[in-house]
Amino acid sequence: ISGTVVTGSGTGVLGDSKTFKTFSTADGYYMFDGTRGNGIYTYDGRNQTRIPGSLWLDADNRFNTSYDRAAVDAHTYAAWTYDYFRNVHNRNSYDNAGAELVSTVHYGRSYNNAGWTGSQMIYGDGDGYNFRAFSGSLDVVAHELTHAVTDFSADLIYQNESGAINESMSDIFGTLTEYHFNNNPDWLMGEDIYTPGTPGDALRSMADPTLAGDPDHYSKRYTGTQDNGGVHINSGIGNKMAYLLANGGTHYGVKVTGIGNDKVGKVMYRTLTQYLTPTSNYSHFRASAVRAATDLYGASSAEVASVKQAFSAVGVY
Ligand SMILES: O=C(NO)[C@]12CC[C@H](CC1)C2
Ligand SMILES: [Ca+2]
Ligand SMILES: [Ca+2]
Ligand SMILES: [Zn+2]
Repeated sequence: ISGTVVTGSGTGVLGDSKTFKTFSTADGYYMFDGTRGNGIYTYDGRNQTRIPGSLWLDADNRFNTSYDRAAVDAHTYAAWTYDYFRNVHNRNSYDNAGAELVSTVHYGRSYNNAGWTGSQMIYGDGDGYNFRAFSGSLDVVAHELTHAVTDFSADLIYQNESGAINESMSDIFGTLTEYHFNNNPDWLMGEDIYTPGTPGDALRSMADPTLAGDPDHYSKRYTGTQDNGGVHINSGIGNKMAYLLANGGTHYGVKVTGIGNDKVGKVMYRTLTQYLTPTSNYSHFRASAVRAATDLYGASSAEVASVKQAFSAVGVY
């Protein structure tokens, strides 16, 4: 259909105001952003599980009803995450060829999860107690889109150690995106949508994975079969490593000199897109990160030394 790119405005899940690109047509205003890659499309799942559902259409380009909120954030945060990978890592969408970013909100009924289906993002509304609408958290949106980046690069198999690294990469870039936009940034995951009645808690902490019962050292890794072999559990090892690499600290007696968020982003992005493979384990993750840091900063650089320290601090060699 023919139309023009315009700017819409609305209210997000947390009640905050934001603007985003929409498409003005004879039918009304669609949540289609034609300014990024091959487009960003946000759909209404209408509390069913048929995807993608119907492209979000609004009569007046103002998105301020409670039902609109999940769509406002899915659409806006998809654009912000697109901008993060484009402007910071020179990657044009998850396939580096401008792939359309498709999101469905109001997926299912009180669905307490979000995900990357292999071709689009889906966001549940949450049950209102354990979670609220999942697109309301920038780190979650960037977490999901990073799964797509991973699938189109290292393609880490989603089980056991490769799956834990897959998950950790999503938490790492979810957090780095949150810092990039200075969106109440922290090293917590999902704090904006987790237990709306309880302030200050989160789904996971990268600074201290043990708060969620996850390991912060390789010697404490989960070796069972739950959670695809602990992909959301052993991600704590990579998360703690990244936290230490960015911020520094002493962990189990090992001192790490921090290199800052931006350099962690560069090292992790190069590790993910140039060196990791589908079957990489944590030991190969260390070797890959050392190679990436060596490429970027030189073999005798402080950055390479810090990468080695960070992996040693979580018991990975
Ligand atoms: O880790 C995840 N998926 O692999 C989460 C769990 C809560 C947020 C939505 C989906 C992140
Ligand atoms: Ca409206
Ligand atoms: Ca966060
Ligand atoms: Zn994930």
